[in-house]
Amino acid sequence: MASSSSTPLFTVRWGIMATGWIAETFTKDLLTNPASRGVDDVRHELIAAASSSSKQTADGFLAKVKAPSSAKAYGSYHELVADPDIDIVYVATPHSHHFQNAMLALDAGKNVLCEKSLTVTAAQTHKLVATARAKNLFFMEAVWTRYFPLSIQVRKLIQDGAIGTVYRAIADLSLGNDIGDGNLSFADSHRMVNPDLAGGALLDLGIYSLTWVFQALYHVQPEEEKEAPDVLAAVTKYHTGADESTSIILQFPKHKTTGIALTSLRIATDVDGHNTAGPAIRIQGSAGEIQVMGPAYRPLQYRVVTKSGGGKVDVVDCPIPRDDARDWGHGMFWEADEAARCLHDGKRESASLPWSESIAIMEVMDEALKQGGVTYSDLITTDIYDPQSPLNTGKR
Ligand SMILES: NC(=O)C1=CN([C@@H]2O[C@H](COP(=O)(O)OP(=O)(O)OC[C@H]3O[C@@H](n4cnc5c(N)ncnc54)[C@H](OP(=O)(O)O)[C@@H]3O)[C@@H](O)[C@H]2O)C=CC1
Ligand SMILES: O=C1OC[C@@H](O)[C@H](O)[C@H]1O
Repeated sequence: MASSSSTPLFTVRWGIMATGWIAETFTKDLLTNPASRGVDDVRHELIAAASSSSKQTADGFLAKVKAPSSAKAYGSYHELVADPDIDIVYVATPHSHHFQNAMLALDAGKNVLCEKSLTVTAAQTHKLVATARAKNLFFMEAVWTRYFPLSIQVRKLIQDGAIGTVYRAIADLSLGNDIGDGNLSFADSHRMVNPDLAGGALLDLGIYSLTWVFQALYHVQPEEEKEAPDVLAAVTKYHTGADESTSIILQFPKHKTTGIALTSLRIATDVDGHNTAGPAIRIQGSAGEIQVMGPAYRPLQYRVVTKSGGGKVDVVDCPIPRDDARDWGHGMFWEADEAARCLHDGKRESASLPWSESIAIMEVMDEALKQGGVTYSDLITTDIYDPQSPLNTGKR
């Protein structure tokens, strides 16, 4: 990690693993000026990007994100993790690949920021956490919403008792991809519904609903009072075998609290795209309610309604800052800033999403998928690391 007297900001040097949609979105955020979001303690440097298919693909990616000319293109993930100039690797492959790819990076001594869902199984998450711990490396799940100022404000309101004792949280992230003939709009090979890529509503979208339930009912508890919930799931499978809709009731018995996490690829949370149906998230307490307007992955507004408010609703807008010079700003830079601060402070995990919480959430998803009879192949569910796995070499 570079920090010098001529460069007052702490600089983190990134390697990007994969060249798809989210790799592009994240990298563009990484390249924005931190000052455009009021950040003056950390900055990010793009060292390299790697494609599992070819160096040319990585070259094309660097051109698309308008990377500095110093950025290197690699035609394999192995080359990326071997680059001594890289401090941290951002894993942006499909869910199926996360375990092997993150292990590849950790094994090479790299810190890791890994896209959601962190893994396909909870056992894989346990293994990654144990590896990061043993190797004294930073490791964080890239559920970007966690690191939004909006989420931090909502967690603080709950902890400060703004809505009294919280008893219930209801969260929905559903996309209406029904095309009317029984099918969804995704090709069966698409990562959203393809079991070979660990597709399905829960791992892709339900993770956000669970994130909100956990932020409201679990994260805010004192460490010694955190408890794993009981889980009851209703799962509807798509013809590919992946789940198209999953609804989960979570009960935290000690606290007498209930979470409801909903997700679907068939029907939408927001039917007309204008939040007409109301908030995507409702956090209900003895003295009021916090309502977060969707989409649950990129919320821009929350409302606080209190019993004592006499009908007054506090509406708080939290727009995503843009870097005008690059004409960009999506909101993924906040998770990158969090990773950078953790590295600066020598922390191995983020307090916004500790390892134990990623594990607790993966255990809920494991259980829900088990109850729904959703299964994935051995190749993508094994928790045995194989550097030569096709998931690492790209030899499909
Ligand atoms: N935080 C967020 O808002 C979002 C997060 N995501 C998460 O990001 C991850 C990637 O999603 P997304 O970018 O939409 O996916 P894409 O399909 O657009 O990209 C995935 C990339 O992974 C690499 N890859 C390696 N092996 C395979 C394979 N067998 N099949 C397909 N791709 C492969 C490819 O890059 P190459 O071959 O060049 O290495 C590909 O471009 C997922 O975990 C998803 O949940 C996705 C969207 C939004
Ligand atoms: O993480 C995500 O958020 C946005 C969705 O459109 C996408 O499918 C998902 O992967």
